Amino acid sequence: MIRTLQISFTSLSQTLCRNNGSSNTHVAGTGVMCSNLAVSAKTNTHYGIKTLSSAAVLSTKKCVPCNTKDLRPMTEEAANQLMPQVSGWDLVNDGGTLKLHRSWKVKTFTKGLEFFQEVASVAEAEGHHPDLHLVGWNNVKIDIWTHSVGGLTENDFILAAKVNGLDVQDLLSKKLSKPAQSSG
Ligand SMILES: C[C@H](O)[C@H](O)[C@H]1CNC2=NC(N)=NC(=O)C2=N1
Repeated sequence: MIRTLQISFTSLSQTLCRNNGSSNTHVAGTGVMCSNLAVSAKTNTHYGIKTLSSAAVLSTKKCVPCNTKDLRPMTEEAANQLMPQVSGWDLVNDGGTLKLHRSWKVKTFTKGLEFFQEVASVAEAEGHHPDLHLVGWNNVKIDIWTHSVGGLTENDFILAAKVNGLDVQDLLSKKLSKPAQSSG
């Protein structure tokens, strides 16, 4: 029964996506992503079907092992195209190495370590690890890049999107941090 339902949902999505000229359809676990689908920016729905934002899709993905054959660093242009999916993060060029960078103010030194622990759990689950900095007792800075290729891969954006999805508001200083959760 479920299988039948799933097939009918997928074919429905493909029909809907074909109708607006989208080239391909990715039926995510809980939503429909049609590439080039013009969804209303506000409600993110199309023909009444709730679609996942591209940031949400990114955070549902899984990192690949960094020693995967043929893994190459992406171009700055490709990285810039992905930046809207990792709100709050900046693209930095550190001596020729592209990285994702974000900083937060935490309430206390120990809450900074708690923040690191939350990030570490995601990193260990993904087998992909950030560079963590806790400076001046309450300034958390995270850099993410793929060391094995000396630049950025999709892994880095997946990790950044997952960090954005962490519920760490209680660790952050109210007055001085940008909202931790991305809107996307
Ligand atoms: C074999 C395994 O993929 C490597 O040890 C992983 C571990 N975590 C990693 N994290 C990051 N950011 N870059 C890497 O190249 C990397 N390599």
